[in-house]
Amino acid sequence: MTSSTNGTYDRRPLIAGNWKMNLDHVQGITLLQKLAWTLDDAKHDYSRVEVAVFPPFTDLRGVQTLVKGDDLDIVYGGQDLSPEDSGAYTGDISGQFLEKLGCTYVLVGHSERRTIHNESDELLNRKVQAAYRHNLVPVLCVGEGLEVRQAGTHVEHTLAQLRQDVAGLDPEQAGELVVAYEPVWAIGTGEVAGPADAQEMCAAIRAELAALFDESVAARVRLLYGGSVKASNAAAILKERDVDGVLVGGASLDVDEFANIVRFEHHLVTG
Ligand SMILES: O=C[C@H](O)COP(=O)(O)O
Repeated sequence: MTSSTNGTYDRRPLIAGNWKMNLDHVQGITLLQKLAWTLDDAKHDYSRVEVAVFPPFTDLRGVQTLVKGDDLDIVYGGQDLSPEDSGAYTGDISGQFLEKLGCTYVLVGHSERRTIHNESDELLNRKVQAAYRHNLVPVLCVGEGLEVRQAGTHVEHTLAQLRQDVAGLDPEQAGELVVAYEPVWAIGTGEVAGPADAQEMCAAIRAELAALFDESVAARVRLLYGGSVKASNAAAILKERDVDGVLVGGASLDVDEFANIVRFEHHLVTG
């Protein structure tokens, strides 16, 4: 499979479901339990393809209990974190709380945080640093809006976000990073960037990481595509050389659809 290896480093594909502000803690547990059963029935090999979910904060304790209790291989993360560790920050969630809840990952800079909450790259850089302080792997989201895409400056725009958001990381930290390219015009719209668009940007991100850090860092970082991913288009996107996974919004709320995305290798063989 082209997306899982570059010859030296094995980049295990990551299929991540971002539930956004959907599913209360009861619904979240029900969906996760069904997902685990569906993948078990399909004999999913988690060592080949990693599966992560990003539930709302209020679901995380239940998710932790289920994952631990049933010894699931599914991992999970928060949808955001505070740049601070503790204090008078009403409504914010510290990375140390996410770590305590067993989170592996945390989303940083999702376009809905950048646009609805006006999060700046300076703030996102502090959130990336906070994630590492608490042993969380940041899934850093970058990408352009429609106007930028139409102006043809999408690569430059996205790399500028990346540079600011990862400033100050050491190579070891940078090598663990996951970067999700999410063209804002393709999120929740049904519009999907083509596999070639996803590859163009992921290759540019990898080259930028090589320039900022070194080739071995760039070769280790997993790059995801996000934006209207479904079972019907996932395999073609994941076949691209520099695309190592997908960040799925809407389709992650449908167990069968999401399980079919997780099993994209099967579609590559049979589809
Ligand atoms: O985090 C996920 C992305 O925003 C994509 O969402 P979507 O699959 O609903 O377009």
